[in-house]
Amino acid sequence: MSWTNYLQPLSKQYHKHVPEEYQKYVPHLWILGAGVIGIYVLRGLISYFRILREVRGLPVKHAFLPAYEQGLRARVPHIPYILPVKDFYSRPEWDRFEKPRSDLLAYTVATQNYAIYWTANPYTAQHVFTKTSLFEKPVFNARYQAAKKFGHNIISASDGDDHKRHKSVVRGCFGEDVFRSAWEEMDNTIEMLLDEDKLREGGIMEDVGVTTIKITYIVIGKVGFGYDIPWETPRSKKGEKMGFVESYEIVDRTMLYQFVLPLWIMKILPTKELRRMGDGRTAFLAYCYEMARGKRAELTALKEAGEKSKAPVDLLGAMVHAQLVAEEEARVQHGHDSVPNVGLKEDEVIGNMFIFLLAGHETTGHTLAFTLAQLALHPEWQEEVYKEVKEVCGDERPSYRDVHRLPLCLAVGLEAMRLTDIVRQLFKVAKEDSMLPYTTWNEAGEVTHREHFVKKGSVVFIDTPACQLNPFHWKDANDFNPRRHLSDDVSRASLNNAEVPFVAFSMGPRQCIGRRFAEVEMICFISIILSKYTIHPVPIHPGETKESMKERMIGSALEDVTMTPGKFSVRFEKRH
Ligand code: HEM
Repeated sequence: MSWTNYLQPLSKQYHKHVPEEYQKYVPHLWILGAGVIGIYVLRGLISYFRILREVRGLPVKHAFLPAYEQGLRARVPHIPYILPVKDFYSRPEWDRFEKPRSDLLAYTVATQNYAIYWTANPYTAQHVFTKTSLFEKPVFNARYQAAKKFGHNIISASDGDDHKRHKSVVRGCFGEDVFRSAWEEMDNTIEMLLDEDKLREGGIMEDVGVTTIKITYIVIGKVGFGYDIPWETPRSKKGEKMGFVESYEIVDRTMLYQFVLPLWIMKILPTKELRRMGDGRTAFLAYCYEMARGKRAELTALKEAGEKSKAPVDLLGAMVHAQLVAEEEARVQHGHDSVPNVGLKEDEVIGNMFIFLLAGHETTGHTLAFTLAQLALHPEWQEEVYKEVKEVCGDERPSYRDVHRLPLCLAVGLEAMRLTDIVRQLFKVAKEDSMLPYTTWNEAGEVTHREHFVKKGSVVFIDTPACQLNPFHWKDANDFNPRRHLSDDVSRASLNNAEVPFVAFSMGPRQCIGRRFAEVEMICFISIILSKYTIHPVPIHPGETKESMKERMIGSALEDVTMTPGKFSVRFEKRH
């Protein structure tokens, strides 16, 4: 009897509808199907055992599905071995490294055919960020692809030539004039805040996180696009053309939907509010193109009239200007008249503007909220900052000329970021096999430096919050001590007494290009507010302890696109 005969009963049972003359082939199809599945499972198993071998020697956790996506991991239930989110995410963040006594952890995920590593060592992070021959940004990842929705941009650009091309133009946006403009707009927006929130004579700032986002959103609106953004967004009536400010507000408010939904889906969505997302996007893009073309025409006309064009002080203008400069330089270099194919295409200019909106205000807004929370909980640091501002500015209002002379104001913002990291999950892919440095320690806290062999194709996650709270590198890591960011400070703690890499803005060629912009906003906000007011927590019941307030104001923050503060208020008290 042929071996396929054994399968005949199966075929008869399940394939009654197959014509009689083909019935004899059915067993072969069963075998083919089972073979394909078998090969798939076998390949999976071989790859799984290969990964197990690769991660040997490290504390390892196993998962069936990837349970690490930022924003999701804080929200979905922990299902052991299937979706073990708690293995990938702990609060306090250092805990998951503390228990296995290693600042490098390994993960196997059954549905992914590469090893995954997670580091909480700021020096390993620095190594991964800066060794560009060994590690690269995984721009194929969904989050970077989604960021292309409004045009290819610096964040979605691949390492190397593509990124250099974007950076050569985007860099031109962050000059001294733009920083000065960022300061001035922040200063104006503080005035707006004091009037609109009725804080001028002191009072309660409700829902701090929402308010600080509004502040930085207004600043980036003016410095980014040259628009005066009012405190309350004007709404167009039915049939009226939507204004820039309204479209800008809609795109900003619905950012996650903008990322995941194509325009045609938005247009057919069943509710009016959802359809407005699509209208907002269409209008916003149309305004951006109109503005970019207008700027280009204006700057070209100036040049043709023989007037020396100065870089504009808004980011869009500065980017168009930088693009024209890149084209001019290429013309000089290549000696021909046609517009050379250099710098950015028009849709890439718009894509980068969208990125400034995306990356440029939520991050800074949330940082300011956590800064206000820390200051309210640490009045002694408010006095230190006040002393610094008085020494530098006397009775004058702090201004951009003081920006380099207020280091403690900046340090306060950086320390709030260190304790509540904002962009929490950065990762790179290994381009080559290499050794990854890490440390382990024993019960007595004695440290051993080690290296782990990492294969090409592995993914290394930088756990930025855990790096910033690593007690082997930051002395009294959980204490709020802004002075540790000052170069002359002796309380800075590291294993080798050197400056600890600060990873909150990333490092290396892909580090945050808007860092100084954000820092200028922070220095301006902190110096002006603290020179006029003292900040106080608002207890939710009489006698609420400091610990409870800290938990409510800082511990309640939730991961979203960035670390988002929970709802809390602070009280402004006017200084006399
Ligand atoms: C506290 C505020 C901020 C924080 C914590 C922050 C953090 C970061 C981080 C961690 C990255 C690396 C992202 C990655 O590799 O996936 C990044 C990149 C970037 N940031 Fe920021 N950022 C801040 C403010 C800003 C501002 C104000 C702007 C612009 C106005 C900006 C523009 C950008 C851009 C364009 C990149 C991409 C750089 C590149 O790939 O070359 N950021 N930022």
